Amino acid sequence: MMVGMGEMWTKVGSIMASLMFVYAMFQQYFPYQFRSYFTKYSNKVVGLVYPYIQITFNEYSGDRFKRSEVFTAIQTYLSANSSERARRLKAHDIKDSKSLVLSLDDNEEVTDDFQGVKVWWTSYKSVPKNNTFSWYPNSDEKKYYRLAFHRRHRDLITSSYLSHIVQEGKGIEVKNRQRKLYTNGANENWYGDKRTKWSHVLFEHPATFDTLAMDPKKKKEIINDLLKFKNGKEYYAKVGKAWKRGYLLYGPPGTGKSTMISAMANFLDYDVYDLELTSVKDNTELRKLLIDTSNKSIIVIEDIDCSLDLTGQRKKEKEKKKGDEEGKGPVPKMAEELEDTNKSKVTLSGLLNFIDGIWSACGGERLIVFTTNYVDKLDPALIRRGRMDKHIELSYCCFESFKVLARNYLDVESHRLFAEIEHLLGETNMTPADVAENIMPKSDEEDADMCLKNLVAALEKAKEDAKKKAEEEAKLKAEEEAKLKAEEEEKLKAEKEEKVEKESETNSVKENGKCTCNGTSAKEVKEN
Ligand SMILES: Nc1ncnc2c1ncn2[C@@H]1O[C@H](COP(=O)(O)OP(=O)(O)OP(=O)(O)O)[C@@H](O)[C@H]1O
Repeated sequence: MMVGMGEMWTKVGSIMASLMFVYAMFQQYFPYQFRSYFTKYSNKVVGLVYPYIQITFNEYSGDRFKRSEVFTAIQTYLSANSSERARRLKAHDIKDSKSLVLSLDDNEEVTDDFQGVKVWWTSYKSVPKNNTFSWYPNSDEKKYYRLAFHRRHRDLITSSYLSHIVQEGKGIEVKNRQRKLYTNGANENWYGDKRTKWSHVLFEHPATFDTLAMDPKKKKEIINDLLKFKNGKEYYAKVGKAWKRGYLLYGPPGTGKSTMISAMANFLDYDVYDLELTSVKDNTELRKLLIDTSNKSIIVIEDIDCSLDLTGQRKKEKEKKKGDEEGKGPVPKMAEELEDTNKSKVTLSGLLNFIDGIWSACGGERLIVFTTNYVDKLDPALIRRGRMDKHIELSYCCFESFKVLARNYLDVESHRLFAEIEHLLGETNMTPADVAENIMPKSDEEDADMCLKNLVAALEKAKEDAKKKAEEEAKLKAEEEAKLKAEEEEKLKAEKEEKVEKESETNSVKENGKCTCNGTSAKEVKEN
């Protein structure tokens, strides 16, 4: 028996070797055109006797920049359902790195059952021949899944099985979803994939609307607005608007603009794309970045006034026009401006297109958020309603905001010092960031009472400082005004003197004139 098996394996081995030899000769010596004909007709012949149908699902199909959602859903579905049967698996960590998911390794096959029908799934990865070894995935790699099934089940598979997998896969994705924080500002693309300029880390900011310190009425209004947006798919379709909304957050530094974005992302369960405009080469790259963002996301441009000299560009254009009109040519650029232009060629119109041009509708459910400390510096075109639909001012800490911070940091709902703090907050400007810093216990010995006393002291000091500053400013202003007044008086005096001098000169000329009319000068008249 053992001898029989041995012989059989030897025969199988030699058949395989002969087939491989024939295949190698075929690859080497058959001209390319013949080879494609051969493949085509051999597939037809095989089709007559081979009753299986194959469907391929590429990772990137059609759109070179966008990963196929079907591919991702299949990957998730197979990871969840078929990984027990596969022999070669890949492990990934999910949900705070606390659990692992297993997925099919490359070039591995598994089977699946659907309503008693058996199908085969194989994962493939094709690497280009000139690929150099690297630990990172190559952008030219092609990954795909191939599904094979008997042709008599064609209808069942194409009509029911495929939609079943996509639905299941998407359901599991939602359950396992880890939100991500993307940036285009990283020097190196962490995953070495040239298809996208975005790199990401897990988004784990803990801010929520509960912990955000702001006027409760304003907060409620924002929450309602976000909810309306999130559930507004049909509404946006009905009114013929792209499913997106612009928010402008403005206010002094430390008033919670970034914190609010995190709270929004956590509330809506969206990814965050932190767009660093100064790293974007030009408008085309900006458009590519936009196309490459996913649905259910917040695209953030922080400190929009500093990101690009957008208002300046418009001003420069105006200046150029003015210069041209006056025949002087464009106004010369400052060195700083020239440097700016070298860094990024994104223009105001490029940015406006990004927000509401035709490309901005290439996906749905996106919030675009701008933040700025100086709302007056922005070009009105950039923030007009329709582009930035909701303008939210984040301001200095009010008493309501303080109560949220006291609850967050000290677990205190009321305290004897609250009245004093309310009074001081009414008189002094202090950002929530500073209030939070003052009431945060610095050691285990510091209790709520001590922390609140610290805040009272800080507020009193801030009040005193503000008073001194105001007095100094008033003094400076008075000095400036006095100086201006003195200068004005000096000027008036000088003008008066000049006038008197001119008048006396004119009079003397007149006198001279009178006397010279009969040929005798005034001097001569006097002498005579
Ligand atoms: N409204 C707020 N509610 C809760 N915490 C806040 C609030 N504002 C500020 N903070 C605290 O202060 C820190 C700084 O706030 P944040 O970065 O959100 O301010 P910002 O307005 O975005 O500032 P910048 O304009 O400098 O970027 C935060 O980490 C947070 O702890």
